[in-house]
Amino acid sequence: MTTRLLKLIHWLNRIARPIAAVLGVGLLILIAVLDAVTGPTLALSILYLGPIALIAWRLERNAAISMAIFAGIVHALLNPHSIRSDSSTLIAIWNVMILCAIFAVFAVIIYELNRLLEKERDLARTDFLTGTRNRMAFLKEVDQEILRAVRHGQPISLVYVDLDNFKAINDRLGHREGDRLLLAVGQTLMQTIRGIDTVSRLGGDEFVILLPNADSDAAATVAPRIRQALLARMKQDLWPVTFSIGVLTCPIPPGSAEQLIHRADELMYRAKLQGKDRLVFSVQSA
Ligand SMILES: Nc1nc2c(ncn2[C@@H]2O[C@H](COP(=O)(O)OP(=O)(O)OP(=O)(O)O)[C@@H](O)[C@H]2O)c(=O)[nH]1
Repeated sequence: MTTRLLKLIHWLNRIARPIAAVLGVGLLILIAVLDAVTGPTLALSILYLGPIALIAWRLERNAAISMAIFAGIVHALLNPHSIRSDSSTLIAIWNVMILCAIFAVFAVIIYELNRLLEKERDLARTDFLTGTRNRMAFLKEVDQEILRAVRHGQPISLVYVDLDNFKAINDRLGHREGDRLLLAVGQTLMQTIRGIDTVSRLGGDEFVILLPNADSDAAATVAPRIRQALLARMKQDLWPVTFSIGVLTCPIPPGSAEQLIHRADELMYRAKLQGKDRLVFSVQSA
């Protein structure tokens, strides 16, 4: 049961919003036709919850409420016996409003439930200190990006950033200041990259940036820009920290995220050995 529910949620999350809207309206029309054909003999009001839930899951709150009200009115019009009051039109209107309100509350509950789950998913993907992707989520994304790059014959670049002499900040200014510095690095990286790039703190003072569809020329433009932005941010707070950066470009990506990261890590290490505070580039095929 739980697996089926998870599969349904997974499917719902994957369908595009316009398709969800068309599916929702189409389903509502289908149910309305069924409702009209069966007449008062068969109670079908519960079926209307399907399209309402679909719209509430994938679209905005207002669209969900509108859909709920629309479904309530359609159901009431097709089943006048269920709302008509011989004594007063006002009571009939009240009955329709109650049905619409029940549908609308259901829509809002489904909408909020999805938002809550989305927040939980985001938290599970995020590094608690810097707001960048955590290691697990990053590995998963890189694996997917590798598959995509191989399928489309596109290059992939990875920038591996390690802070120089960060330990001294912790030792001299305290762990809290060290945390503040790491947060500043994460935020600077996120502000510097393109929308399709991904930043992650792999752990400690090590960050990586995935540059999808970036060849060596693109990497040679982006990586120095990243370094300059980081150095400028350090200068702002007078933090005596520099950056050793490995920049790997793979015209044909290796088989896994771990391999890609390991190679970029080696380049970063080379930058450390060469005296820190520098970029080391390499182009490698799978
Ligand atoms: N404030 C803070 N410090 C951390 C965190 N995670 C790891 N560290 C510290 O980061 C430091 C990383 O150690 P090193 O890689 O030797 O630091 P480094 O001084 O930059 O050394 P080089 O890379 O050789 O320049 C250690 O002192 C860790 O305690 C964290 O979340 N917050």
